[in-house]
Amino acid sequence: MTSSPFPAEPRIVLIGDPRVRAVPVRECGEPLVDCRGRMRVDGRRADPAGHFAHLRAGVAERLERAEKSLPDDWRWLLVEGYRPPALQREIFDGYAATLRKLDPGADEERIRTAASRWCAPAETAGHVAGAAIDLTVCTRDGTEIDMGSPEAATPEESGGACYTHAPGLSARARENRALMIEALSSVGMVNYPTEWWHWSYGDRYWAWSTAAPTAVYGPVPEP
Ligand SMILES: C[C@@H](N)C(=O)N[C@H](C)C(=O)O
Repeated sequence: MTSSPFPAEPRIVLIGDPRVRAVPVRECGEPLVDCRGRMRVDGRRADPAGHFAHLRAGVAERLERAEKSLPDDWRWLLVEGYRPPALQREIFDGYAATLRKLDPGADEERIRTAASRWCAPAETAGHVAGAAIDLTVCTRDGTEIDMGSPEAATPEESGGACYTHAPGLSARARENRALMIEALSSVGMVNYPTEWWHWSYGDRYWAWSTAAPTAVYGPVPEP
């Protein structure tokens, strides 16, 4: 048997897992709201329509509450919220193609599983539901806080440091992640453990993680 260049972490349930896909959605109909003007929004993945800055109203409100429990000088830096389904598919397919080149002998099942360490298949993606946010933290003057890897770095690019509880992080980065985790967990949000910056509320991954009977936010077609 050949060893995989994409080692599995057996304690982590991936976002493409059949158990996550099987979670039913009871859509609550809450609107997407624009977070610009409410919180700091970073333009690095901005799209012309401004979809990236939108989140379900209840998620935006949770982030505002969580921000109050950060250290005094810290602010959220929102990078990407709502993502139209077509964009989600494009990102997933692009990453899967990268992994195929790294492991040309891998079967499609292995590639899909490995890809879902860093990108969700559109069916279960929290971003497509406006329920997930990629975010980091900066000081009031806009300086980004050290989180131990760049936001959105893949497992390959970051040598695994993107995993929220990765071994080998500096004490400072571990502490900074702990403060982020405490603030976001206190408002009921859940983290995707392969990405320290990815948090959600109300989507299928949230429902799976919290044993909620249903997700409350399902996919939203591009407005
Ligand atoms: C692509 C990456 N930044 C991301 O958003 N990953 C999560 C898991 C997703 O695609 O929902």
